[in-house]
Amino acid sequence: MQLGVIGLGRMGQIVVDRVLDAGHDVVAFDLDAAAVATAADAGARPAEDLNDLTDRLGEGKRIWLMVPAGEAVDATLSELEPHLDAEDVVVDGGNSHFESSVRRAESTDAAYLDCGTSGGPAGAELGFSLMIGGPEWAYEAMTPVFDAIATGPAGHDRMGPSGSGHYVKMVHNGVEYALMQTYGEGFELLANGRYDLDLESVARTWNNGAVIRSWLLELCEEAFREEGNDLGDVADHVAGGSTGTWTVQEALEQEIPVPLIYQALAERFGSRADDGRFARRLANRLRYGFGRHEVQRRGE
Ligand SMILES: NC(=O)C1=CN([C@@H]2O[C@H](COP(=O)(O)OP(=O)(O)OC[C@H]3O[C@@H](n4cnc5c(N)ncnc54)[C@H](O)[C@@H]3O)[C@@H](O)[C@H]2O)C=CC1
Ligand SMILES: O=C(CO)[C@H](O)[C@H](O)COP(=O)(O)O
Repeated sequence: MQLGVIGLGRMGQIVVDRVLDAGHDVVAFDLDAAAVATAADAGARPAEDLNDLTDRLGEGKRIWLMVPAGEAVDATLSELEPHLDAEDVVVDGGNSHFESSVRRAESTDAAYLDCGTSGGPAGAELGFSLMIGGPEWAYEAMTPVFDAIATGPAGHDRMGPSGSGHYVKMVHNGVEYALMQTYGEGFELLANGRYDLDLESVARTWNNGAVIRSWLLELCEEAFREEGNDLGDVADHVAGGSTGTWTVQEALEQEIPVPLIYQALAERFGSRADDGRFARRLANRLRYGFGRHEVQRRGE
C-alpha cells in the first residue's frame, strides 16, 4: 500500500518508520523541510507540498495526518479537499476534539477516520494503541496500515461512527491525568514520610508484580533514575491540559461524576502557582516520558 503522511514530528516520524518497515510506500510532507529530509532518509518519498503529495498518491489515496490538533488539521484538509473524492481515505491520528472530527467527516468528500493514538515515543518499537472512528469500509481498507502502526492486529479497533475514536482517546487522556496524579501523590507521601526511601527502588519493586504496576509507573522509575530521588531541578509546572478539560466538559454534559479526573485537571492548573509540590514535579517529568513534552526546569 502507498500512504501519504502529513506531519512528521515526534509521532509522524514513528508512523513513517513503522509503515516503511512493514513494506509499504510512504510519501511524506511537513512544513518543516528538515522533518521531510529525515523521513526521506528513512526511505519515504519526499513531497514538496500538498499538491505534490496528492499527485504522487494517484487514485484511491490513503492519507495520514499527524499535525497538531486544531487549525493545522483544518488548514491541511482545506488544501487537500480539491484533490479528494469518495474513494479516498483520510485518517487524523492526532488529538483532535471528537466534535471537530465529526464536522470534518461531514464536510469532506473522502472517507474520514478519527484515530486516537496512544503509546508515545515507546510506540516506535512497540507500536501504538489505535482507537478508530468512522466508516467501516474505510477502516477495513486501512487495516494493513493500522496493523503496521499499532502493536499488531489487537492494537487497533473500530470504536464506532465518526467521532468515536477521538472520543475514546479523550477519555483515555482523562484517565492518564488521574493515574499520573495518584502516582504523584503516593510518591509525594513517600518522599516526605517516615522513612528515607529510594524511590527508584520503590517504583522498580512495584513494577515487578505489584497490583499497581503500569507503563506510567515504569516512567516514574525512569524519572527517579535519570533525575534523582528528589527529581533534581524538575519544576512543579505541568503543561498541557486541553484533553483533560474536554473530558471533564463532556462528563459535566453527560452528568457523569468524574471527581478524580476533575481533581487531577485542577491540580494541573494549580501547578501553575509554582508551589514546589512533588506530585506536580513528577507529573511534569512523566509528560516527557510518555510524550516527549518539554520538561519545565526550575529557574527557566
Ligand atoms: N507526543 C505524543 O506522545 C502524542 C501526540 N499525539 C498527537 O499527535 C499529533 C502530533 O503530535 P506530535 O508528533 O507530538 O507533534 P510535533 O509537534 O512533534 O509534530 C507536529 C509536526 O507537524 C508539522 N506541522 C504543523 N502544521 C503543519 C501543517 N499545516 N502541514 C504540515 N505539517 C505541519 C510540524 O512542523 C511538526 O513537524 C498532535 O495532535 C498530538 O496531540 C497523540 C498521542 C501522543
Ligand atoms: O495524548 C497524549 C498522551 O496520551 C499526548 O502526550 C498529549 O499531549 C497529552 O495530553 P496533555 O498535553 O494535556 O498532557
